[in-house]
Amino acid sequence: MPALLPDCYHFERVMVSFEAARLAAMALATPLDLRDDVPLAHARGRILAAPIEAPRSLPPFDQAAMDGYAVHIAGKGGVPSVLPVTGRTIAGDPPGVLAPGTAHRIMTGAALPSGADTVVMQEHVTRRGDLVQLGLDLKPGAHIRRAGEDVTQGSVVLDRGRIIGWKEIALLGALGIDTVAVVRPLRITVLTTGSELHAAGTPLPPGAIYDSNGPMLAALLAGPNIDVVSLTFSDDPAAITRALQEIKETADIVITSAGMSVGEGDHVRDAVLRAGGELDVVKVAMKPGKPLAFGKLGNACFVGLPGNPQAAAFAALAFVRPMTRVLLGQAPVDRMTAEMTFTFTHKPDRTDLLPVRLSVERGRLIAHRCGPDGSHRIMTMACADAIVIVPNAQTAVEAGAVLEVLPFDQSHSDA
Ligand SMILES: Nc1nc2c(c(=O)[nH]1)N[C@H]1C(S)=C(S)[C@@H](COP(=O)(O)OP(=O)(O)OC[C@H]3O[C@@H](n4cnc5c(N)ncnc54)[C@H](O)[C@@H]3O)O[C@H]1N2
Ligand code: MOO
Repeated sequence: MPALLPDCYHFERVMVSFEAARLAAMALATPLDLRDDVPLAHARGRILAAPIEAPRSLPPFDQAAMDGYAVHIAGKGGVPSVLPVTGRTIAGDPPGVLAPGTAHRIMTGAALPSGADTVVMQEHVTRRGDLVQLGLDLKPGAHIRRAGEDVTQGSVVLDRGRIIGWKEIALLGALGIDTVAVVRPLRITVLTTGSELHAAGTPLPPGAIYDSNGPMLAALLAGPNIDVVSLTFSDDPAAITRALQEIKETADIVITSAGMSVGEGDHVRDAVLRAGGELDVVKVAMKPGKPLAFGKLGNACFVGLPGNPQAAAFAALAFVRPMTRVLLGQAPVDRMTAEMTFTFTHKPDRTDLLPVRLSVERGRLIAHRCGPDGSHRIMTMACADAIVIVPNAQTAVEAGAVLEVLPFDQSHSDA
């Protein structure tokens, strides 16, 4: 989609479909490919910037899986049932040697002595002084963890793009890796605009409101791989333009909230153009969130969100979250669907995003409508945990219809 030029700019006429806007948002984002080296202790939640090849095998050596006695029984048609105990290895000792015709005391995790091929559990023997009497049903090769049976040296154990969680930390720790190359955190600057906005904790003059979009967007987007800086400006075009000029030098994504509509205090799209940016999308056929813009501001991606809280949040979920995944080099999240429990009709040629509560019933994901309607309503949003996307082609939704849902939290896949 070519960038719109300022001199052919008709904000009120240029409207794209929700799906076209989704594609345009993704096309704006290209993977950052910048990395940091972090100690393993600080790697939780970060994204691997390069695949990990095992520097050693796991287990690193043949070892006992049980406390007992190491013996050699292969090819002998059985061993004498009573053997002298001639050696002892506990976990951490260097590997010993099994003297022929003897048993070697061994503990779980200890290196198998050379010459041994079986570990007999101590519960299955009778110990008398320096002699041990073995039971009858000996299983050759039993109770040995073989070197490399879990991980082979040189194999790729974790792919690039993997989020490092507790199990990845276990694997890296076992391999002795203390520093990992991870993707550099994404830098998002959220600029809330509006002369009515005041910060929580400060006195509120008549006609003013507290800024909830700033804290909301920071909380919605920030994570182990995303740093968010929040700023607030009144509806002052020159100040917003100057701020955008500065922010574009340091941010990977610049997000504005409000000032996107046609009111006299709505200056954000003009400010983006004056700050040297270009806009690919200026209006989307969706509700809420119609006054929405995307484009480039220097090297940064620009997203102009509408001011109404539901419109800002839902557009951030639908467009900004997927963009952050592309920038961080992560695969897109598979689209999820749920079964509707309500009926709904809307205007043709418009996509609706509805707040819903999800539940799992008899193994199926079910979406329950949350209300009352109104993109200014924060309480309705607070009662929901997902949005359902009612596509423009579907003017009437019947109960039982299966539609795409975007959960507010994606803990299994979040960057
Ligand atoms: N004549 C028209 N008026 C409006 C249209 C339209 O097409 N024609 N669109 C409506 C829709 S839809 C939306 S959404 C809003 C979007 O407006 P803006 O992006 O210009 O935002 P504002 O007008 O500045 O604010 C809208 C609303 O949101 C509140 N707000 C703004 N910032 C915050 C914040 N940080 N925290 C909490 N609440 C915020 C603001 O006070 C307003 O109530 O325009 C409609 N109007
Ligand atoms: O985005 Mo506005 O809030 O569609 O209603």
